[in-house]
Amino acid sequence: MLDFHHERARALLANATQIVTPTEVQAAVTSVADQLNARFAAPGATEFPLVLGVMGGAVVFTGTLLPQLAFPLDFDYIHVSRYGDDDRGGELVWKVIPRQNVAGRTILLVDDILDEGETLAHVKQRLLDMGAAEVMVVVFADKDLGRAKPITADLIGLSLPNKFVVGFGMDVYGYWRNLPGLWTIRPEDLKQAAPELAG
Ligand SMILES: O=P(O)(O)OC[C@H]1O[C@H](OP(=O)(O)OP(=O)(O)O)[C@H](O)[C@@H]1O
Ligand code: HPA
Repeated sequence: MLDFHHERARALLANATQIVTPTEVQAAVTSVADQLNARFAAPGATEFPLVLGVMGGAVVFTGTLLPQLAFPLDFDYIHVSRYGDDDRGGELVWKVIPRQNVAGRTILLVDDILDEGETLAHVKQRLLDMGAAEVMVVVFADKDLGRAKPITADLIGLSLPNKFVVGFGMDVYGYWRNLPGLWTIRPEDLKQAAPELAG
């Protein structure tokens, strides 16, 4: 079974194309950090935001971003999944719900990718319903779908084409979150061969 996963992961990557280099990834994270520091680390700034990582995809972005933030902050995480081990979004499943510590706080909601926007729209609304004072949506990547989404990110590291992407926290069937750059998976290698991702 483990041999199967090893071989499948390698085969997916063998056919993949790198679209963003590790250097470009790091530059995008630094640009997000700079913009956050411009507000929260400005002279006289007194806010104490709660950084909330959306696990699991946000793990790499959050871990890279945090040491570049130059202001006092709190950190916590939530865990929600809409894709599971699939390449298409489905029903949103909560695995770890927000704690009551979100009430009254300025929240930096950090995720790897805003794709159709369903996940972050739902999470942001839940946080506001729980009494969050402000929810700032911070994503490493925003996928250009060419159509309106239910939410817009406040800060974006990179814009991506409408293709299935892996790396820097993003997975295909659970594989390759660990890649330091971003790669697109060939549409014909996706389980549900998706014509709209083929362009
Ligand atoms: O904008 P959307 O179309 O809703 O998709 C974006 C979400 O999809 C991914 O999570 P996924 O459900 O794959 O779980 P994961 O974080 O464990 O990878 C990603 O981390 C975002 O949270
Ligand atoms: O393109 C993607 N890749 C990996 N995970 C994702 N979750 C939403 N979109 C994507």
